Amino acid sequence: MANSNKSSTADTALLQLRKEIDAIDDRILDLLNQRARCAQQVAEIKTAAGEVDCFHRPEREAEVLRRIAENNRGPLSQEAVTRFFRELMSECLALEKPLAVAFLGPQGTFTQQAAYKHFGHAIQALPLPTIDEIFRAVESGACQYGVVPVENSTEGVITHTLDSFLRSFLLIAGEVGLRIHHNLMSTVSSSEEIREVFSHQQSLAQCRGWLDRYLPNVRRTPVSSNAEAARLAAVMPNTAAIAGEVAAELYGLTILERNIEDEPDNTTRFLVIGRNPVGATGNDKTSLLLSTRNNPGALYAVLEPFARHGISMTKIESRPSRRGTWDYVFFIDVEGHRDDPRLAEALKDVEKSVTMLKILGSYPRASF
Ligand SMILES: C=C(O[C@@H]1C=C(C(=O)O)C=C[C@H]1O)C(=O)O
Repeated sequence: MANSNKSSTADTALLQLRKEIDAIDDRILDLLNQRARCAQQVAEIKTAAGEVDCFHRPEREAEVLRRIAENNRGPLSQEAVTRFFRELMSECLALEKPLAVAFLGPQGTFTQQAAYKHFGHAIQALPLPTIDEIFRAVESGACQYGVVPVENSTEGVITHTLDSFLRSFLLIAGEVGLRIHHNLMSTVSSSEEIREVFSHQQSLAQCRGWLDRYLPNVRRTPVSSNAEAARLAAVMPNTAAIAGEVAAELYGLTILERNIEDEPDNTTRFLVIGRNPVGATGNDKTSLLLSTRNNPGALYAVLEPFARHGISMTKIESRPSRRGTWDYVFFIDVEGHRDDPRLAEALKDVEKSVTMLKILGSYPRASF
């Protein structure tokens, strides 16, 4: 008797809460559409001002996300509210025209995951087989943006991406950080049946320790992407792939072992490339490409102005120039926007001591 009383009280409370939730959902729905109508009006104003190619404003979106994170009182996490609002902006923008975003394909790659994380899911995501083709698709205007991997916390820079900036006029419009989990996947059910394992060279390297230990006699074959590895493992008997979870789903493979990456906080950074400069948000980064002659103290002369103007450097990479006339090229990331007075002053001084300075872009820092 007591029990049934208790359960009927719980039932009433549940019913009441569900009613409340329905009422809240109706209000949210109204507000979502109200917001979408505002965004449509913004697009009308932009069209009237002659902007037809791209309504997307990375600096404005970063500001929206930052404001939301600042105002969030929980219990939802910052990451959760950021995800909601990212998707909301993505859908609002797509009402006009979905953004065309090229990524390193095929379907199921981490780069695709990074593209969705940055732009939301209401985009037209175009898989392309090489980094060069992504640059070309954005340069030609076939896509508004491209997403390419640039560095991994375990394995270092993806040199091909950096080298592409040497010859391209494209600008960096954003960055995305993604925690990378690798999984061993196959059509076979036991790892003893595996004779060969496919993956992108970077991923094989990121799982080297695990492979040495658990699959020491299995041949490792590098292929063009993790998704390609999954595709091959699905059709070739007694093989496996190392790839992300999405690839296993896409190609119908069974995950035999999860999280086999050697470094527990294995992260990859991706760059968003576009044709237009991005305005300042107050929390930006600037990427530079410069070359110096091979003189003693040449690099010191480059870096000194940053120190003098109090600019923090977050990365420096040197690469062969491939152009003969320059001995070295450096890829440097600093904090701040090129329009921030302090950074602008520092860049003016840097320019005096280099043989070439190209600002690859100022863009909002990745939020999560
Ligand atoms: C609405 C605008 O256009 C786009 C949509 C945004 C949004 O939904 O909040 C933000 C920036 C732009 O990408 C705008 O410029 O404010």
